[in-house]
Amino acid sequence: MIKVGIVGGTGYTGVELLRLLSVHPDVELTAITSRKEDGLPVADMFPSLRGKVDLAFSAPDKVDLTKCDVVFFATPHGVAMAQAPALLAAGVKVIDLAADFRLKNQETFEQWYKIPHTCPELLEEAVYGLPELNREAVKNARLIANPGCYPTTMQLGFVPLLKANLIDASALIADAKSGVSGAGRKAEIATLFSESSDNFKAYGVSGHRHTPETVAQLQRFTGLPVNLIFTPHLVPMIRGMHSTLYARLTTEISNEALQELFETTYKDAAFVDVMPFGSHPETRSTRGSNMLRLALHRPNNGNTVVILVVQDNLVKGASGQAVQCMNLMFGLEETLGLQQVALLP
Ligand SMILES: NC(=O)C1=CN([C@@H]2O[C@H](COP(=O)(O)OP(=O)(O)OC[C@H]3O[C@@H](n4cnc5c(N)ncnc54)[C@H](OP(=O)(O)O)[C@@H]3O)[C@@H](O)[C@H]2O)C=CC1
Ligand SMILES: CC(=O)N[C@@H](CCC(=O)OP(=O)(O)O)C(=O)O
Repeated sequence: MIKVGIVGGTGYTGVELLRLLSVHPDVELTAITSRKEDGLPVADMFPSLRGKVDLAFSAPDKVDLTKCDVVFFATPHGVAMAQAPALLAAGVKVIDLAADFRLKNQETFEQWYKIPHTCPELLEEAVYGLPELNREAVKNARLIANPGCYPTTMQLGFVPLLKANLIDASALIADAKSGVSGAGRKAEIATLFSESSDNFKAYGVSGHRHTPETVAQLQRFTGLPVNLIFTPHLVPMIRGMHSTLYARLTTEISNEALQELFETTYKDAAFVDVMPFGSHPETRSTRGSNMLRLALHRPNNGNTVVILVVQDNLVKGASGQAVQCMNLMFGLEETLGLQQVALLP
């Protein structure tokens, strides 16, 4: 059994990790931290976990995480970097759901996250946890930088076209929408029911931290100089993400060949569903599951390809992806504990 610790068990990605890991056949939950809920049985806070999780939350300073085989950080940016060096030195693998290790360039990190990086020496070693594009590196990793939710949709949508040199890498556009759980459980006025329900708005249009993350990774995965316009929106639903990606074709190619490119790229990817050409994937077809679904369109048979991508921001966009990485890091079947079918209606 893999001994698992979770730092930040009371948040949205924390409880999603608990939902997935509490029924994972090869996992033993050994420590779940909360600064505020020290001593409270986890199932008292989350009755959905009654009978599944017997542990109580522990204050972070009361648990010895070095006894774990792997520790997930479901915490705000800056928390994992303070503890990762000691855990790695003790032989514990680390999976950070925040952005501490996503950007290789320390300056870029500090510019976007407005905090100093306290262990830049680990940035090069950290492996970007997007298995579909980085599987071998994930298998051998000690330290995983789990991708942001929007960047997962953008990379899985754009990479096949970029790698095949079919599109103008300097003119990528992503128009993306997230459910409010993407902002986390911490109280924020924008995510209150009375502020976010029956409302729809863009945010971060002049610059969002997922742009540098996505651009850097697209460049790493394809070797091309990439330019991206990314506009996130907040939609009044709890879970779910819908990204509409636009790319300009630079080569003549049939719709059939485009479809085949995506089907071939993802033929071994259990969690990427390439839907029939011209489909309209819905966020609810991924709710609660680790599936990401995408579909290609070619409006007016012109030279713009539109890629529609949907996922559950808390599963493939965060905790499911993290468990997928854990499975690979421990030599398990990649899909273990992640076979949930989306919840409909
Ligand atoms: N929500 C989403 O869809 C996604 C989130 N992420 C990233 O995952 C991380 C967690 O997000 P999310 O679960 O939404 O956030 P939440 O705000 O819902 O939860 C944050 C958790 O971290 C704990 N925490 C806060 N500060 C500290 C600290 N200084 N030391 C230890 N624990 C702390 C909190 O618990 P307590 O206060 O009880 O200690 C809480 O359990 C973030 O970095 C986020 O950016 C990534 C992809 C998608
Ligand atoms: C709706 C909403 O607010 N979403 C978050 C993104 C969540 C995520 O993936 O963020 P991290 O990079 O922080 O891990 C945002 O735009 O800041």
